[in-house]
Amino acid sequence: MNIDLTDTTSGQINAALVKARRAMGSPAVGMVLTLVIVTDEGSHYDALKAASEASREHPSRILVVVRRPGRSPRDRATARLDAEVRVGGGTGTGETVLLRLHGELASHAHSVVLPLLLPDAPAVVWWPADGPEHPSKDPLGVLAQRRITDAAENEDPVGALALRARSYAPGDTDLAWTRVTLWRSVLAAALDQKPVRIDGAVVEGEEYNPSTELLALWLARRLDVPVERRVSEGPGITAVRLATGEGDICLERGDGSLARLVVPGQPDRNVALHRRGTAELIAEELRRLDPDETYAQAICFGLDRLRGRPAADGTDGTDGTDGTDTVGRTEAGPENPGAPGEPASKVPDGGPVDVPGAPPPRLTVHPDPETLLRATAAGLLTAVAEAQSARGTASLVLTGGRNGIGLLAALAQAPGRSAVDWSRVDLWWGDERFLPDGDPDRNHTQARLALLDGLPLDPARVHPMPASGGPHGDDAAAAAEAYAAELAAAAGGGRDAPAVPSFDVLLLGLGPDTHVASLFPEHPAVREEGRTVVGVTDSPKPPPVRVSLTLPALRAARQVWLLAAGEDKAEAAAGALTAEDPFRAPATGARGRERTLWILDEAAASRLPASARS
Ligand SMILES: O=C1O[C@H](COP(=O)(O)O)[C@@H](O)[C@H](O)[C@H]1O
Repeated sequence: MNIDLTDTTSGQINAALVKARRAMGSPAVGMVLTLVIVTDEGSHYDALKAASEASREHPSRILVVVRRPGRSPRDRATARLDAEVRVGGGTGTGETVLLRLHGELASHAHSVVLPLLLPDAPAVVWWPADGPEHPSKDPLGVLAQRRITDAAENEDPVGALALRARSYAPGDTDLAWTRVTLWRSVLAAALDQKPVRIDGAVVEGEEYNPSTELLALWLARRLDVPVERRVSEGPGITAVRLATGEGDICLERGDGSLARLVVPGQPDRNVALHRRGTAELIAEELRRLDPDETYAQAICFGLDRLRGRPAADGTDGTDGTDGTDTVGRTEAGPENPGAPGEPASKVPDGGPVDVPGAPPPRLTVHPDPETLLRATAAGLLTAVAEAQSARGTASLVLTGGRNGIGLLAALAQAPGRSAVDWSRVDLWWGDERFLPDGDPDRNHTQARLALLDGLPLDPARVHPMPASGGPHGDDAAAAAEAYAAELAAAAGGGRDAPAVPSFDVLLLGLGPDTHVASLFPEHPAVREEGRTVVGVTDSPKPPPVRVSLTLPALRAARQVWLLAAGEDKAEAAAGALTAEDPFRAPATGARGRERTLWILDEAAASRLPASARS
């Protein structure tokens, strides 16, 4: 539904949002954040399109701020606010408000935006083109937990990095850095597999490409070696070469899509390393709202070196005569703060629903989401290594969502990830958004990007749920049946064999409505006892068609780890941890045979009854 308001106020816009929600019959959608986009008339369409796509993963209120100060003194002296309110339709479950601030009002955007922020939800500000000099001091920036700029869109992209370094404050990030994530994860995994001394590195990429600079800075800091920056034709970053005594480790991408990884003594491998669109980058940024220490270290480390770099003045992009620029050797301290120690475990009072044979859940509360993910990643590596030493292999069930994918990203950075033999890990999924293969909203696609593409997995052991448009077409029930058959075959396949393997660790994210996997409150799928996998065709959270393991399948796991971080999960955590009926609160029915761990951060634990935390 669209409502156009001319010469309006923030109060009238809020009223229009409520009216539109009612008209759509969806007054209480669980929106997780407010995304404020500061843009101009010419660019707002693309930015909004990318944000709307990203908000399918993170249902958001999107506020687009277009400033129109006016040219003539008369225009500049007037102040007027026009707004277009859109709910539903192309905005998915989210809502969008396009704000046009005319005249004097253009310099008071914060006073218009503040009353429109979702209460009790984080806010993110994104400047798709010209970010302010000090994002954290900008009047809109101060309203946000996270501030996203894009050096690549600046007239002097490398100079913009120097500016970002000078004004850095926790919560700042830049899409030039987000574009480097996949390179970093593939390189980190290669370095883990081949723990050799690196003597030097070369990073090759297009001229004036800030992502290439950031990758060079990250390597220089991480490896403590001189890093040479070479200019290539692009597109973007084209190669990284790490010199070792046994030959170079090379990651080369000529076409902006498929890369070749060469590690001495190992067979060459093709790695999917495509240049991602803005929607994917924004979705990645919205996944983590805590300060990005690694970005801070990389950008601040390079300040001096960046100063020596040419601006967009037609010079060759180097400080030498051979097309190269050496970034340098780090003075910095430890690269990794290391995994935090085992946090205190607590047992809730009594526990919720009784699942025969399953011990009651144990509760662990971490101070913040970053610590939660880092500690859980460390714990998961230990659990996998233990399973491998006990049984030779380990099986994990992955989940999607903010924490499910955040955990995989944390694993990609975890110092102990080489302790695991990844070729002996079986990967399954607890649920999937039933979309075409490679769709950015699929849990499988996101898992690949966050971690899996950088791991030496055995492809025969990776079991994504079927995608739509494949052999089962659009039939989610048939896809579920096929996955159930795959699980049964892996469990032995005989008549007396169990219906699903005995998963070592099954991961779940707690939805704000207490859903886990794609089992939503009061949905018949929660009551399913006979089947291990079901198709869900009317999911209240988009996309509507999904495939999910059922509660009996989840309960086949030795351990169930359920993650929840953030204030928007507080009510669900309190409700589900003390609930008695899984039909109303599915999370309460997800229990491991040996152990069920509820892993929360302080915000998610903030509404637990005192008895649960004592
Ligand atoms: O849609 C889904 O949501 C749950 C919870 O995700 P979160 O972002 O609220 O943590 C997730 O675990 C599931 O895999 C996913 O499909």
